Amino acid sequence: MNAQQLVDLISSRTSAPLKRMETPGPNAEELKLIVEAAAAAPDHGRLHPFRILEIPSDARDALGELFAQAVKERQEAPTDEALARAREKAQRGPVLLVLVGCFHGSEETSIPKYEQMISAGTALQNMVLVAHALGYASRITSGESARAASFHKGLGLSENEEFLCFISLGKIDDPRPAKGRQEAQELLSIWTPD
Ligand SMILES: Cc1cc2nc3c(=O)[nH]c(=O)nc-3n(C[C@H](O)[C@H](O)[C@H](O)COP(=O)(O)O)c2cc1C
Repeated sequence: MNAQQLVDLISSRTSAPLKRMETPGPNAEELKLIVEAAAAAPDHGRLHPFRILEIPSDARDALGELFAQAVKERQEAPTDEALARAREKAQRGPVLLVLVGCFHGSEETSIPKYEQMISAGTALQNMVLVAHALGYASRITSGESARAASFHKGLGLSENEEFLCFISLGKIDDPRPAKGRQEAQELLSIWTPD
């Protein structure tokens, strides 16, 4: 693959609407490749500032309860429809991953948290790109519920860990072209010292 082909592959990745995402998701071997790509993310100080959790199909209902619980904590009397919509979020995507930030504080390292977050972000991009190269669509999601303390606890995250996002992976029939991206010529400017 030459550089132009790589850029074409990167540029052709778009996020898939979850409702149109179908089975199958990546198999175990493909998932291993995707995770291998995450491990290749730039990591200042080798702090390993992220990890990946897979939510298997038999744990989706339990995840749905975490979503419902988070809604109950935010709303005084949520409707049955609202709770059903919350639970449904756990079912999206044949393969569902959680990117977890494992951040080291200033008492442990001089490397700031924002660098560790960037590292996790690059791992995320590596993962969705490899999924795309394998022919899978992806969607990255987060949401208010996933930031709830009960969600954090339910996922079994420790004190220094943070939920960063879900990554849903599956197949999609006709991926839509990307919209609203910046033009390369607008991104790059030349610094001129005073
Ligand atoms: C960490 C993170 C969390 C996101 N959470 C959501 C979300 O909860 N809902 C949503 O619609 N898009 C979310 N997005 C944005 C989409 O996944 C997607 O990247 C965006 O719509 C741009 O589309 P594109 O990837 O096709 O360029 C999130 C993106 C990132 C990086």
